[in-house]
Amino acid sequence: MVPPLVLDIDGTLTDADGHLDPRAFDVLPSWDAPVVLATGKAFPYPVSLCHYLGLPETVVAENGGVVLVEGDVTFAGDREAAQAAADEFVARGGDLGWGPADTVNRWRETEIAISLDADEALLREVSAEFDLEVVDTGFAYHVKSPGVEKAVGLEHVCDRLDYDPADFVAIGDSENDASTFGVAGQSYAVANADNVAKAAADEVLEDSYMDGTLSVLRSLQES
Ligand SMILES: O=C(O)COP(=O)(O)O
Ligand SMILES: [Mg+2]
Repeated sequence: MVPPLVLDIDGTLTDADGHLDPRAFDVLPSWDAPVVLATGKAFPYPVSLCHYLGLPETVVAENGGVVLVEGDVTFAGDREAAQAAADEFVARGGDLGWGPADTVNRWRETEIAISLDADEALLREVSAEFDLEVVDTGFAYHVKSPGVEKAVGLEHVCDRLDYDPADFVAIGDSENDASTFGVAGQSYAVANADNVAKAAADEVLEDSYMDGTLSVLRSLQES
């Protein structure tokens, strides 16, 4: 019996550019236990990925801000405060960095994401004035409400699916995965992970990106 999984997306199921590794399709659709996609991406992204993988839509999006399980959506986090902080950041000369269409934030409901090209010091200064925190995922800065975490979302999923977070194997790559690593029964940081994720994980993998993730999934299938 394979264990349930809680998987980060960017840096964990992707390559360094954030492109999905097609080997996800070799292993996840037939995984014989719940698979929770837990990501900093806006809600539609993990929902789409579940759809195209043929998995039930069990999703923790926006770093825990949006949770979808068994057809019910719940929200946490103050999008208006994050928007106000982003507006103030722009008013002081900052640039969110996504261009006019801003598909990164267009459907984002509980926080705001900003390009890594942005002025980090200014962003942190403004966010602190709004009592918000900045999380660096290695793919974007996220301005979010404190206390909104992937692990809180996973706990909600577990309540609904009648699992315990300790039943789960977690794999991730950045500081927004540390909370999940703290509640999962077994946690792995891929080799490309940041220092926060590496310190929080039970094990740091030898391989990066999907090579690392697949090494765990294959060994779980064999055990
Ligand atoms: O959206 C991001 O910045 C990172 O997303 P991730 O949590 O799937 O790595
Ligand atoms: Mg990641």
